Amino acid sequence: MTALTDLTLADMAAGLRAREFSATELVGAHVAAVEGARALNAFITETPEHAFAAAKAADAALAGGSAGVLAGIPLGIKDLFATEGVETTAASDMLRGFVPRYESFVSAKLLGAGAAMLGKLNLDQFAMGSSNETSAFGNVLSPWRARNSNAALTPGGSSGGSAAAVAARLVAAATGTDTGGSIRQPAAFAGIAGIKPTYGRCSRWGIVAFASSLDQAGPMARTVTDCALLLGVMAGHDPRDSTSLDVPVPDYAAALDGDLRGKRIGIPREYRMEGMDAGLEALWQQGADWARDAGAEIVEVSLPHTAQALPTYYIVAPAEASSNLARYDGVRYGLRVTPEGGNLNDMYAATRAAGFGAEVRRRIMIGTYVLSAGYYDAYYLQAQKVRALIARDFQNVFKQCDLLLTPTAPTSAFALGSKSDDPIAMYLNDVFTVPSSLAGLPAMSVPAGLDDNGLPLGLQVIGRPLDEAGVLNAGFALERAAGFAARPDNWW
Ligand SMILES: NC(=O)C[C@H](N)C(=O)O
Repeated sequence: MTALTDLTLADMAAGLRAREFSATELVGAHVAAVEGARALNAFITETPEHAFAAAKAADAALAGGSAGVLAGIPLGIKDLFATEGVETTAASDMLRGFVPRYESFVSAKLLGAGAAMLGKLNLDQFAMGSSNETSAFGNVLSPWRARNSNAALTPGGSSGGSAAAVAARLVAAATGTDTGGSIRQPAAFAGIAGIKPTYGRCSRWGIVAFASSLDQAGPMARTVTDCALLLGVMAGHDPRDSTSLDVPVPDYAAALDGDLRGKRIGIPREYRMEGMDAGLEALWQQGADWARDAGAEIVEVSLPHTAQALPTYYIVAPAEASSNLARYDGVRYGLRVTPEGGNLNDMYAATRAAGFGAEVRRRIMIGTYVLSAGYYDAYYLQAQKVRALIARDFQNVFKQCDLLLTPTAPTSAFALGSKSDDPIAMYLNDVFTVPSSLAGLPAMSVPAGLDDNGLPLGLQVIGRPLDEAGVLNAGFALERAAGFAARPDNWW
């Protein structure tokens, strides 16, 4: 029999309803898996007592026929979502010990549907990073190892704990957030699926803010169907987030059939970057062939401002971060450092110097610089204009096609430490993910194959605003054709 931890979320839900196992058994198997995999450092806080309490409630609800969609499903929550009564750190010393008195909209929806929270997952500090190495709680290890080397690999970031926990089967699925690729790049590195919905689809209420015009929550799971099930629960209007969209949420999972007839899928020429790994380029082509086999028409398209997306993102995101992170002043949240004999300003400075990690400080400085008088016009305003051009590129392209297909990240998972001293090399991870972030579009990563060293590679599908259903269905078709069955070894 398949181990309980190997089941997909959809199969767990079906097995629970068929009384093949109880929610308490299901949660117990996952709690044991979490304990056995602490070497991965995927969790910042484990909450087995919460999970078992939810399992007990789920078993009662299942017996009484009143169970929610996610009753008894073991989930991990990225430690950027405020969870009532459970420490929420954003992986920063600044918030160490912060226990929110409220639950984020998204985690409240998941828990309200019966999910069992196993704990809070590690991430890059304040979601700034692509490797999980900026966490104040130590890096996460990828559960994958390359065939040709024993080097420890990063799980990607910033939702690296989420990706590692899902890939290592410690949870059925996890929440992620994505500002410039934080769901999609780690999903690609870990051989799992993840979707960043349209900006506004999921409420940001109760999510620690990084760059408010870009931040979006989304699900990460081992299959596209599981992502669809979760997104259906996470999405929805919330008046407490002024950018939350008041539009109906379709039944994403029910609509999945992998039939792409009548769909035109664009291959953006500018994403074919110089020096792209031959294996990745071949997989991209393969993905186009799979989509064609599923009935789609493939067309070559152009997004002329693609090359400007990365520099634009790395102005806009730090600018917003510098503003959002001004609230960590030692007065209201978490850490407070009071130098002896110092005044209020000394307290601010000492707190912020001690509480923020190096990458966060870098972004605050860049953000403050590009917003400062004299530089605002040259950098921030200019970046906003270029952002509008990038969004216009997508509007034009979606007159010629319904969806876009690209690689998710330029490489497979890289070795720990190999890019941590080189911010530009780290930022380059986001080259294929930031354009759709800047345009606010839904985009997902689907595990599509392995590179020469046996490491996962993902393909990205980008859609029109609010067309998560179309993105998921194309992802479903690719997933089915790819038949991705590789899994990380239990080497940790
Ligand atoms: N937050 C994200 O989406 C990750 C991105 N690499 C960043 O550091 O900004």
